[in-house]
Amino acid sequence: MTYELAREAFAEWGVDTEAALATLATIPISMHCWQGDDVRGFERATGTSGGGIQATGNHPGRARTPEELRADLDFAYSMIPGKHRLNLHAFYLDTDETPDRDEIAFRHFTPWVDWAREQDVKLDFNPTFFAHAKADDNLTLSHPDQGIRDFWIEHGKRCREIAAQMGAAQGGEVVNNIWVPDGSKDNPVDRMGARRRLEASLDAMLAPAHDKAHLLDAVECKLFGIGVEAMTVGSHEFYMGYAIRNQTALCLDMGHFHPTENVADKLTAVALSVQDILLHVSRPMRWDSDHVILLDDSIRAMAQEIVFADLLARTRIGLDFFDATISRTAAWVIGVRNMQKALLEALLMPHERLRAAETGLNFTTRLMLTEEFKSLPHGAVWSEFCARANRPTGTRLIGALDDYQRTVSERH
Ligand SMILES: C[C@H](O)[C@H](O)[C@@H](O)C(=O)CO
Ligand SMILES: [Mn+2]
Repeated sequence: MTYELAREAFAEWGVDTEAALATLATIPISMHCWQGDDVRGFERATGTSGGGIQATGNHPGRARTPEELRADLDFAYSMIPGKHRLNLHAFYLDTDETPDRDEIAFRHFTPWVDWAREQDVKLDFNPTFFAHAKADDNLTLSHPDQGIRDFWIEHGKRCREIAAQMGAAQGGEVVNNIWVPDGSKDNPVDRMGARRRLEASLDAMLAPAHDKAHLLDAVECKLFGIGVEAMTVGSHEFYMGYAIRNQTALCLDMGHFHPTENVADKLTAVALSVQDILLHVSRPMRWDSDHVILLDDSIRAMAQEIVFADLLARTRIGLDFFDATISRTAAWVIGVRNMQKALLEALLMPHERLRAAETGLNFTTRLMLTEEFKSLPHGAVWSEFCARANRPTGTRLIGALDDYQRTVSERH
């Protein structure tokens, strides 16, 4: 179907496709660097990610250097309509120096800052509290050893400085997301002690003031990870309270809850108490498996909540998945485009009509509307969005993804 016919089909329901396209063009997605190299980073250390997170698979083409990762990112962005962000982890530093985590500084990231400026991509940042000898106990900021806690507090402080400087360099906010793997494999007897230590370490880390226009701190909870099945110190309740008490952003990772929980439902519930929300959009298949996100009901529900609750300005949308069994560049492209498609579908819904049906307790109409809308030609509107941004769809997209994968598949 052509865009013109689609536009008319939506207009019959009072939906303005041009307004939806204009809004979609303003929504940046923060694409996570760690999909490109299976969460290994560039510290020249051997070993895997640790902290209970693990990419599985051995598809050819993993980026081995910052240059390769940037080339892969350039390609991925060239397949995605709109202007987006890059979510960079601290252990992706790009330098000839070999600083430890408590020694990193802005200068170790200048190639990324320069690249971001050239590509007109905005950066977000994350301290890396895993894949390090001082995290081998699966304890960092809550470690009983004060020396280890101090090491990680210093890492966190330095990351906040780096993020704030990135924000100043790019003339806007950088989200600095704090996730620590801390937890216990078997039932602990002193949960309170661990949580008090985590709180005190976070307080110390977050004490230095930075310009809010350049730095937004976020905290990310988790239910469990491999190796910390009995307790995660930074649970949802812990960080929900922490974010409210300290006015940080709260990160909701869709893989970090009980598998049957509806993470989209949490958005409005937490939005009453926290100002800023960060999403890690992910696909947990039975557990926090971080599969590439599909255009499925969970992603649609999330997009719908953001749009219907008018939370676009307060919600930063980041992605968090890593699949090493498929083309890593294709994984990015598929994931970001699926998030955009879900947002577009939400923007193309007849909001007022649906709200009126609900407020009038007319649940039959509400159900009729949501189900009829599934048959409207969203695909034609999406294709128009891609065409206006000079981005391919369908077989042209698949051809481009395959061609690029062929160019990187010789990497070992
Ligand atoms: C690499 C990320 O920081 C990590 O995936 C974190 O966000 C997470 O979700 C851990 O399970
Ligand atoms: Mn996450």
